[in-house]
This record gives sequence, C-alpha cells and structure tokens, in this order.
Amino acid sequence: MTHLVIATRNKGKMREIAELLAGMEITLLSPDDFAEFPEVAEDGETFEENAVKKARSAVVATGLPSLADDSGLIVPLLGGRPGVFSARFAREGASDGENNDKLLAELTGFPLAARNASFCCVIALCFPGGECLIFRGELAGMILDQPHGNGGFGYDPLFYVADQGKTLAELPSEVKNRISHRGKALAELKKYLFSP
Ligand SMILES: O=c1nc[nH]c2c1ncn2[C@H]1C[C@H](O)[C@@H](COP(=O)(O)OP(=O)(O)OP(=O)(O)O)O1
Ligand SMILES: [Mg+2]
Repeated sequence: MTHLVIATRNKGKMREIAELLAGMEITLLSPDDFAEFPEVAEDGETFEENAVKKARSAVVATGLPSLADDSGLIVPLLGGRPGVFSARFAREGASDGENNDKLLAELTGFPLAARNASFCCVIALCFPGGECLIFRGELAGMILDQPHGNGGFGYDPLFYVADQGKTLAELPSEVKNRISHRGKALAELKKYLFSP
C-alpha cells in the first residue's frame, strides 16, 4: 500500500489521523485531492456500519485503499446518546459549539460524579478487492459543566480525563493522540499492518 485515502471532511480528525500515521511511508490523500468525492448518508445504527459505509464509498470513488473514522460520545446518563448522532446532536450540520451547548443543557443539574462518558472511535480500512478491516478504541472521562481549553475539536473542551487532570482540549496533541480513542484504534491498525 503506497497511497491511502482518509475519507473524512472533519479537519480535526484529519490532523490527528495524519499525526498518528506519520512515519508509515504511505502517502495520505484527502477528499480535497479528488475532483469529486462522495457525500455519504451516515444512517447506520452503529459506528462500524457508518465507518464501513464511508470507507467503501471512498474505495468505489477513488479505486484506492481507504480509511474512514466514525466516532462519537456516549453518555450513560443520556441513555448512551449522542452516540452515532454526535455530529448532529443539536441539529443537522451543527457546529461543535452548538453540540457542546446542547450537551451542557441536557446535563444541567446533574453532579459531576454522575457525568461519566466515553469516546468511541471505529476505524474501517477497506480495499479495492472488497475486504475491510475494523479497529476500535475507547476513552473514559467525565463531562464538565463548562468548557476548558482551546485544543482538539468537537466535544474536547468538555471531556475531562481524570488521569491527566485536564480536558482533552487542554492537552498537547501528542498526549491526546497517545491516550485517545482514535490513537488506540490506529495503534491497533498499525500493529496489524506491521506485525510480521
Ligand atoms: O476526539 C474527539 N474529540 C472530540 N469530539 C470528537 C472526537 N471524536 C469524535 N468526536 C465527535 C465530533 C463529532 O461531533 C462526532 C463524530 O462524528 P463523525 O460522523 O464520526 O465525524 P464527522 O461528521 O465530523 O466527519 P466525517 O464523518 O466526515 O469523518 O463525534
Ligand atoms: Mg460524519
């Protein structure tokens, strides 16, 4: 594999995936490298379904091996929401700020101790032959009652990691990448691809 399409329109994810795959000696391509790139309806019931759908559609459009990430936040107090709806929690096309506001509104009045949450990342790596490999990673944390930090993206300013004593948005990207759901999923991918 000399070229790999990273099938995401999310700039924060793209940056982290590029950092995590640096040194692999594979040229990473993005949707912007193609004249046309398909929009996919992320209507699966699971992260796996959506990740495979995004990666397969990129393979069909480009003829190249393609990787997609479907990820989200799971809050037990909210019955596991927003889950696969994390990107459109506030509304279709919502900004990160709108989604964070919606999360804070739904958790108003609940004490920190009840606000545990986890991030889940599923990576699908699909090939022109039709095969797909699936890798998964999770990270446990708590949802604070106000945002802290300017790093990362998405729900990072609200997601507190007890081990670090900080939110993901307060951590340097090397640290986030080492501990994150995405970092763990991509570490599994690298182990699989490069173990003899
Ligand atoms: O490390 C993370 N730190 C903070 N927030 C995160 C993270 N990882 C996923 N998230 C949130 C962002 C978005 O609200 C949703 C992913 O939705 P998801 O459909 O997988 O991605 P997306 O629509 O932004 O881009 P795309 O589908 O083109 O890859 O979960
Ligand atoms: Mg999406």
